[in-house]
Amino acid sequence: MPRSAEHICEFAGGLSESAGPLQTADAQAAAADERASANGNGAGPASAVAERPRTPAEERQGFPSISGSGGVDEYEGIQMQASQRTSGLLVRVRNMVKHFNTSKGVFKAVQGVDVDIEPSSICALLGPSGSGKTTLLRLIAGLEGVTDGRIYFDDLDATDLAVQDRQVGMVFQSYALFNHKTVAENVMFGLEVRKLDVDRRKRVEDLLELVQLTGLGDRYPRQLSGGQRQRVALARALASNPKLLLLDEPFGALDAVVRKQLRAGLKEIVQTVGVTTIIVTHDQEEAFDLADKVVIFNRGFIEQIGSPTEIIRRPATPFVMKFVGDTNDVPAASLLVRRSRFLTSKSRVMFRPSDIQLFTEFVESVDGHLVTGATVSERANLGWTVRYTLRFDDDVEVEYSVTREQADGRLGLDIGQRIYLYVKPEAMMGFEPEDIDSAPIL
Ligand SMILES: Nc1ncnc2c1ncn2[C@@H]1O[C@H](COP(=O)(O)OP(=O)(O)OP(=O)(O)O)[C@@H](O)[C@H]1O
Repeated sequence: MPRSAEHICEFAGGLSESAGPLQTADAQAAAADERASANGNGAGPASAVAERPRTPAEERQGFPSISGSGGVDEYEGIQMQASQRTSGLLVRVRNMVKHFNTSKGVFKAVQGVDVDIEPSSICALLGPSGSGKTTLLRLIAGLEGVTDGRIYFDDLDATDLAVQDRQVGMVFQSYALFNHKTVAENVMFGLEVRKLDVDRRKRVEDLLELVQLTGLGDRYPRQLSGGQRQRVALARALASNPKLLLLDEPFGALDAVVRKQLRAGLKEIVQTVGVTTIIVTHDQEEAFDLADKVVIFNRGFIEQIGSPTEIIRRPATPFVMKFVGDTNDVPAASLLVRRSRFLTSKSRVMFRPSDIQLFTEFVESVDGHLVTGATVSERANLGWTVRYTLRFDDDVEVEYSVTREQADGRLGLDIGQRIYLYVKPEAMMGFEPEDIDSAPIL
């Protein structure tokens, strides 16, 4: 294998978590690390870096806090070098299909997906486990071959392009850094993948500055916190000036505080660099905070594509309604639905708890729709919120949440208390249980 191809393979494999031919290269990289450690070479040329246990504060360190509170050092914004800016790709996925042959038959992981990701935007792929998010990301990266469909990068049909020709940077959940290489060498490795004509030392310095790790180039990955290691992985992925950045649960292994810090840093970096970014995440808050466009997957299909606001305010399908945010789910024949005059041919109806209007005094109707009486049957104290269970006279129950402050004040309800509810019909959505099924399709 020519040296450059071997490097590409090692690079892609080193960043790949899942099974397949690339895993061999991943295993090789891990074995190389182990050999280096066993030979006492782990510290490498920069072994002068003092090794000491990291403090809890360092362990938690993500990006320095923007507000300056809680972070280790002050966030000073990103000093961008012109050479670090790129023009992101327009990514168009057309009728994408991916089937896997398994011992149980053909598994339909992606079933005819169309999506456009605008240049320099951030797109989040969100959905339940096994819905096809990572498979689509790997198809775009070229780590999987398509069963059917096309992928375009700007006007180029990239469907059959080799991984190394796609100008794609990748960061996965497991850090996949080379433990026997220093931070700077790890970032440099990203540069070697594509033979760019640049001052490499300067470029590495710039990238470390970009991810706020200036001065840590001589350290080894084991001397960094989890958040810092992911920042190295990000710098390495950006080293070759990719036009597309693919992130698969990049913060999945980190705690909530570090995740939030990294998220803020990532958003600023990718917007500043201008790289088109696709991120797979389980974390809805992360998706809605980061992304210009959110794609909701279920069972290999796309349920909805939209801005975070569109997805939250106008869920297109019962699945999205249920998946994003809290819902109450009641029979279509229940008292509440009938009195609200919501008409549906479906057997069940859902609505958001936040769409409940609650009265503690008797009210006959709101906007011409009858109000429904119920009794407070349970109270659950959930930290900052209090969740009440309200039971109608037909024994159908719904949940209603208020802040702890509200529950202790004006909106405090007693168990057994009679209350009156109204939900406007426009806030209701009819559905069948199979509409919200997320079991993968074999
Ligand atoms: N190489 C493979 N062979 C067989 N089945 C596969 C293969 N890769 C993925 N799958 C299956 O395809 C489905 C989609 O997987 P994928 O990893 O894309 O889901 P996901 O939405 O990213 O899930 P998660 O959030 O759990 O990572 C899963 O049920 C998975 O088991």
